[in-house]
Amino acid sequence: MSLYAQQLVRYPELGISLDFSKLPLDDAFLSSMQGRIDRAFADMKALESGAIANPDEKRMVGHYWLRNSALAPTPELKAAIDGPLADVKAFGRDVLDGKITPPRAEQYSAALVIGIGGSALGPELVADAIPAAGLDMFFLDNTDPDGMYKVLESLPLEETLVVVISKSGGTPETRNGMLVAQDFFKKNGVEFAPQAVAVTGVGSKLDKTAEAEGWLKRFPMEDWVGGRTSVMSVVGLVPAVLQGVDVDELLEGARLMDEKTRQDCVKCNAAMKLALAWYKATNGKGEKDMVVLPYKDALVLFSKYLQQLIMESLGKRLDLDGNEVCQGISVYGNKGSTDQHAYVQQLRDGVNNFFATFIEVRECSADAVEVEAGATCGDFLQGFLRGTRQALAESGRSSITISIPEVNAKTLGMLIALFERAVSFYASLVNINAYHQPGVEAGKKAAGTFLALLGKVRAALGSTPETAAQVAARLDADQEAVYHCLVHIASSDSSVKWVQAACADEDTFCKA
Ligand SMILES: O=P(O)(O)OC[C@H]1O[C@](O)(CO)[C@@H](O)[C@@H]1O
Repeated sequence: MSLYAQQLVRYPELGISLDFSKLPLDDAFLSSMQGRIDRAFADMKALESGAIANPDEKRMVGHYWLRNSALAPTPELKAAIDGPLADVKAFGRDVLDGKITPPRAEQYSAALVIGIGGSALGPELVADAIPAAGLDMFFLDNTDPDGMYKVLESLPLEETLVVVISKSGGTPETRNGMLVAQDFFKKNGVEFAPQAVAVTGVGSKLDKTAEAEGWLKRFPMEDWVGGRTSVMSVVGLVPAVLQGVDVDELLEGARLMDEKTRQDCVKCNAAMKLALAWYKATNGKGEKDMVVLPYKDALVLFSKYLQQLIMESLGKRLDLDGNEVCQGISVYGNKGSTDQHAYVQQLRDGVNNFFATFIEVRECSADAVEVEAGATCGDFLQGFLRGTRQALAESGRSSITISIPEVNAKTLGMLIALFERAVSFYASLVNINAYHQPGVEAGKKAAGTFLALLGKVRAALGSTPETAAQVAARLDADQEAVYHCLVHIASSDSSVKWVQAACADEDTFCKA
């Protein structure tokens, strides 16, 4: 048997296959991993049965139930999936059919989604990957005011439904986006609340705001769904139905992949094999980066989506026994063959610190034009995929190739589920909690400290030119932090003067 055939996992009924021949998992390696594999299968069974799989936050991990609510461990949990799903679908239908209308226009034509991280990346991926005939989709996924106004100014405001998504309901970037959008609506004479929808945990700050202000609708989010695995919960489904995506297909794709990768047979379990390939490539310690190369424009956001799913899940300082392990796998990527003209040079010839994951989409539409005798654009795309993969292999670079027939809601559901389950398995293989994100809190806290200092520096700034050291001494604060506050204030307030000296320590700042 050829190495290709031997290292291929394929599910013909689903149309998906994974080729590990350029990162082969030989029997010796599989035997050496048997203990970890057994544990990973057992962990997954426990997780899907409702165990507290996120011990730090004492939470169940239920995203696999979202596409098959019969798996939910209690009738209450099942109802918490089926009820909102039916509600989301009815809401989407009513908006698209013009039964739910904006106060000052005949029908909604656009949706503005405000969220960040797991509360934006999934909806953005779906919006970009799946063409659909519903509302035009727009996103605010940051607290950059310039970015926000660029989007807000392009909206047909009276026909725009705003969907604010935050599991915690307290994420500052999302709150800021909401406040800026509210202000923009007001300044343009359009009422915000009747055109606004909240997707958030019950009783969160956002939930309370939406209730108090009488927003059009609130969808509850459950605490057993993590942000980065929430695309098949109300987080992803509300935007998707508004966009006109067939969410049943998305869920079905994921459900089918879950089913295939629930089997204990390693060689026929694509998600377990993917996790094992990550382990082999990175020595189980994240020693190599994962470069994601989808050869299809529609999947350009998939690398970004995987970056959060994988890095926020696997990037952990401690293992489950409390040992310092500093785990993770770095993920980056864009799309082929565009990357061929950007960083593939280094991949082929430079530092060998990565493994590639090619994603092939077999069907090629708009394929009619012969750009060269007997060859179409699609032939070229395939040629570049095969060529790059071969060239990398020849210089000792490993890769995995995942093939799907086309990009649609069902295959996207499959891909997402495949990687979600590989992340779950990999976390067990290396003994970490994939479902918390304690490291993100440190940056959030430090940002809060900086913002508090910024207020003090702003208030302390006088008309006499002072250096950062002088202001810091007056405030009993850190000089470098004060310097950055002063630069920020001077850069956004024309009445503050910043005189740059030869040495930054000697720069002065004052009110003009
Ligand atoms: O949905 P929320 O609570 O606004 O959180 C957004 C994102 O922020 C994080 O908590 C990290 O800061 C992600 O895990 C999450 O997807």
